[in-house]
Formats: sequence, C-alpha cells, structure tokens
Amino acid sequence: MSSYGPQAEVAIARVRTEVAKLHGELTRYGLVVWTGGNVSGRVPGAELFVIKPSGVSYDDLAPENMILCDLDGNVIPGTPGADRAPSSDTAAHAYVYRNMPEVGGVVHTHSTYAVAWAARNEEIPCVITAMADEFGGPIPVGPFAIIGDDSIGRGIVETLSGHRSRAVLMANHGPFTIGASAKDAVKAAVMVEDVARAVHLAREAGPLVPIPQDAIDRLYDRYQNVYGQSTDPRRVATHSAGG
Ligand SMILES: O=C(CO)[C@@H](O)[C@@H](O)COP(=O)(O)O
Repeated sequence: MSSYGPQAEVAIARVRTEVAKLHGELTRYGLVVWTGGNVSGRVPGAELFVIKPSGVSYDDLAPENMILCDLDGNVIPGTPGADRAPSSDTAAHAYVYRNMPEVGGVVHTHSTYAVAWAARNEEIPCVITAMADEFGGPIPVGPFAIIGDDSIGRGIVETLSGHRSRAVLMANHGPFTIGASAKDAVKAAVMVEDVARAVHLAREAGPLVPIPQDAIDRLYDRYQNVYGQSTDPRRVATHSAGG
C-alpha cells in the first residue's frame, strides 16, 4: 500500500470523492450516453491525478474505484481501484497535467452538438454573449488524433495554450475541456454543449451575426473578474496567474 503522507492522502481522498461524484453531472446534463466520457482531477500538492476506470457504468463509479495515476499516466500500484484499467484517455489527461500546470481538471464527453461541430472540423464562432463570457471567443478545433496514447493530449495542449477557450473540439471526435478544478472543467463541458446547440440552431434559422472583438474582450474580462464570487476557483486562478 503506497502512502504519500497524511496531507497528500487527505487530498487524494477528496479528489477521489469529487471526481466520482462529478460523473453524475455528465449524465445530469445529458452530455454522455453509456460510458462515453470521463472526468479527471489533479491532486493538489502532488504529482498525481485521479481518473475513472474505462468502460464502467456511471452508476457504479465510487471514490474507492477511481484510479490514482502519476503525471505520466501510470496507475499507482496497490492503491484502491488499481486493479482495473483506467480510462482510455488517461495518457491524454496526463499529457495536459504535465504541460499545463495551471490545469486542475480535464473532461471529455461525446455531447451531441459539440460532436456535430467536431465532425465537420468547424470551430464554433463567437456569436452569443455566453460564449464571450465563458470562452472569450470562438471554440477552436484541434487536430485529428488516435485514441489511446498522448496524441489527443498533444492536440489539446497545442490548441489551448495561449487561447482563452477552455474547450477544444478534437476533430472527428468531440469536446475536451480544462479547468482550474475538475468541477470547473465539467462546467466548461456543460457550457460548450449549450453554446454548440444554440449556435447550431441559430445558423439553421438565418445568418449568424458576429460580436465585435472589443465587446467580446469586455464581456470576457467582466466574467473573469467581476461575475460570481471572488472565491470562485476560476477567479482565484486568474488572479494568482496575474491575469
Ligand atoms: O472517446 C472515447 C472513445 O471514442 C472514450 O473517451 C470514451 O468512450 C470513454 O472511454 P473510457 O470509458 O473513459 O475509457
């Protein structure tokens, strides 16, 4: 049985509970069918993250069967849940944690409208204020990447580094989102599906009207710095990063 010391063990237990519970949000918001999505969370203060087992029904996910991994995506032997195979996207999540130290959570879903944009390899243009608020502009498309190794992770990092968006539509696959915490990344997954649906429906009904860049900038700035509570993880992360 591995032990990382009492402080880290408390943090691991907290992230296990949070990550197991957050999968319920994927089903609550209709972002997944069957087992087609995953959530992970970084363990603060340790070179570790927690992710779900592969292909296990969401009803059966519990803190004790979440899987603890190092930042190379290796399962930590002897820890609870280590007897099962981790999510197919473990290497992708690990790559993001290794290369984006500010990221505390990663989420992948196959939510319908976001996947439809990904299937066309088409970015979602910024035509509604909710997008300017949450994503600060369009939602970009990442490269086509094979599932199973760190190609997806490389595509996520290449596309989102220096980009305001916390969501990327991996070509012909679907959305991956990042956040200051696992919950924050789940929120981005909920929001990306909402805007993917709204912009799709808008375009069906008529031409899209872009929002001027200066208005996008003002909306984004307000949402990062004024909206919500000063204790929100997003605002704490923005300010500690000097943003
Ligand atoms: O996108 C894919 C496969 O297409 C996977 O992320 C999805 O099915 C979820 O897989 P896991 O159950 O996390 O292994």
